[in-house]
Amino acid sequence: MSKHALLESINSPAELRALERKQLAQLASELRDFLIESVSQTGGHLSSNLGTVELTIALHAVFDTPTDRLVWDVGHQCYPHKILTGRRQGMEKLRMRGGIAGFPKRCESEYDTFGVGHSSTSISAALGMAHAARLKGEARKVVAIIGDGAMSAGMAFEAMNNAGVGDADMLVILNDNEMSISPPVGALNNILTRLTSSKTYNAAREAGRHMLGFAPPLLELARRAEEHVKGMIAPGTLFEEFGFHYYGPIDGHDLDALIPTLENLKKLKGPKFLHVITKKGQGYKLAESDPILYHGVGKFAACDGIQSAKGPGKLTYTQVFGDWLCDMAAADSRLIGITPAMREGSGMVRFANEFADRYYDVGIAEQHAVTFAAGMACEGLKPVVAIYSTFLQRAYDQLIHDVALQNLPVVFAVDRGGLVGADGPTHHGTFDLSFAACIPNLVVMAPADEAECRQLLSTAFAHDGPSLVRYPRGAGTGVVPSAALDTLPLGKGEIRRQGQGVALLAFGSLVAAAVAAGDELDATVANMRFVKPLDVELIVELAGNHSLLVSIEENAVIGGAGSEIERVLNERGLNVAVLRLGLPDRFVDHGEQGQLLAELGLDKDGIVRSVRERLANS
Ligand SMILES: Cc1ncc(C[n+]2csc(CCOP(=O)(O)OP(=O)(O)O)c2C)c(N)n1
Ligand SMILES: CC(=O)[C@@H](O)[C@H](O)COP(=O)(O)O
Ligand SMILES: [Mg+2]
Repeated sequence: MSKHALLESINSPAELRALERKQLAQLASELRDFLIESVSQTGGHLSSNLGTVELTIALHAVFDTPTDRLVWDVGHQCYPHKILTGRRQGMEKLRMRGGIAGFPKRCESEYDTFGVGHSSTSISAALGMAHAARLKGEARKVVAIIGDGAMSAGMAFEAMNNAGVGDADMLVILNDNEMSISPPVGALNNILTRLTSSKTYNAAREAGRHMLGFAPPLLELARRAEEHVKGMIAPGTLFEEFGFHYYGPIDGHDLDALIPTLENLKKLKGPKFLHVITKKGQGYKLAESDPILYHGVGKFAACDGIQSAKGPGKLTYTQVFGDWLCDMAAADSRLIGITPAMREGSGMVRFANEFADRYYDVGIAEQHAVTFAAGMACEGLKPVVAIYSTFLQRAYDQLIHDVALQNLPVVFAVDRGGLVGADGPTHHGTFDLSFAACIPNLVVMAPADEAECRQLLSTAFAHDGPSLVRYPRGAGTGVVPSAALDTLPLGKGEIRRQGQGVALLAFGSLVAAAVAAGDELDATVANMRFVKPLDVELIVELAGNHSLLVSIEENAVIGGAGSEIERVLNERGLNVAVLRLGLPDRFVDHGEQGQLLAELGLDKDGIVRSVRERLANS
């Protein structure tokens, strides 16, 4: 008999709700075991999912999903939810091309009520659903499940501020595991720690254990749970001040606490807030002891855990940035390093250790990170904001209004530029060249390889105004950067290959593919380096001695670098044929980076094919 026999009998929450209560502990055990096994084979997010096993079972046991709505925040912790809602088999192709997504996705399942991936949206979306139900006269419950990290973002407070004054019937569950990806930061964390370590919680845990020592009839249990919960109200909590009825904290791994509590809260009207305490990595010792390492994992052997890479592989762009940041900080005491809760992902662990007094993790607060940097720049410091392209979208007005408009010397080290792969459309950095190129004063750079990445970061740091360097997830060509902090001339590209007839004008991560295509086409290849200011002199020169210019960028074609090339040619009345290659006007699904680029014709063969088709049709 399969070791997951009970789990394998559950293909919908209705089937879960048909189980006897005493079977749910077994279900949790099998689900956790299956999770570890499955994610170790596919990679993905692990420690946060291990923390939501019991919570997810309790939610689907108590609420009539999908009629009642569950809105997950970030959604990286939704694998138990996906497994219990008919996608257990789908987990073998998790985040792979054609497989299920790593985050809730409306088109994937009726149980995925809201598409997420960027944090702190769940309370807003759930509030919208709650008001919609009220306005439409539909009797449904709406629950937002948000982590303590995600709770630190301003959008969560915007939503609470709005929810707290209305009579919307919604439940916010704070999944507090005292972790973001890194250890949590900020005053909210201190508030939560006080709530968690208060006598209230510890007494409740004791009472909970005592109360449930025997198994009284369910109704008695529910009554006592209500008393139990009510007795735990910690008056004056932050959430009460926002107009929510605060309950908890309760043990988020104890089904005998979760289920009666949720049953009771389900009956109460208005905005409610339940604080549950979970452990990130729960039930897998390796993840419990290192929830950061097991936050996002590649494939690994579950019995041995993640093994450190053997020998030095190619440097990733992230590592190039991290090394440059430390070297530049050593050379210039004005440098400040700022991250919105992505210390590990942005390569800042070493900087945080070696330059602790100049390192700021501001929490999941991209808007604040940018304007915080602007304030520092006003005072003569040189802040470097390390931020994923996709998360910079969250701070677009701050980039324009607080930094560029005032022409402040802030460096944006924009990682994950272009297609990121498994995380898919919520995380692809496909718009930054478009949304940055139109901003006055902002210098926009895209290095061709790791060595140039270091040089352009130094160029950005030396620039007396706002600048942005965007580079892709993962490793590049393997070129080893020098140890120098030399810069490159602003707005100057270079010819990488001299050919004839066709000129390929490539930006950043696609220069290597362009050179390979140029070899096959005998085309000229330019590494443009700067999207703004463009190397106009080079463009005019190439237009003068080639019949076709081809722009190539791992960015949306609309409004991208290619559009800028066409604008420059048009303004000068240069009528040379232009072909623009880049990402299409649609969201690109998840899959392996190289596979996606090939499908989109942005690898060597795709570029050759597009050029030949254009020449054949001209
Ligand atoms: C706007 C935004 N910024 C950053 C991230 C990256 N990110 C993903 S999960 C995470 C930490 C979330 O912490 P928490 O909400 O406590 O969830 P946990 O991982 O602890 O379950 C961060 C910073 C994101 N998804 N969205
Ligand atoms: C869920 C989330 O937003 C992060 O964990 C993100 O998946 C990290 O991406 P990288 O793996 O590219 O660092
Ligand atoms: Mg957390």
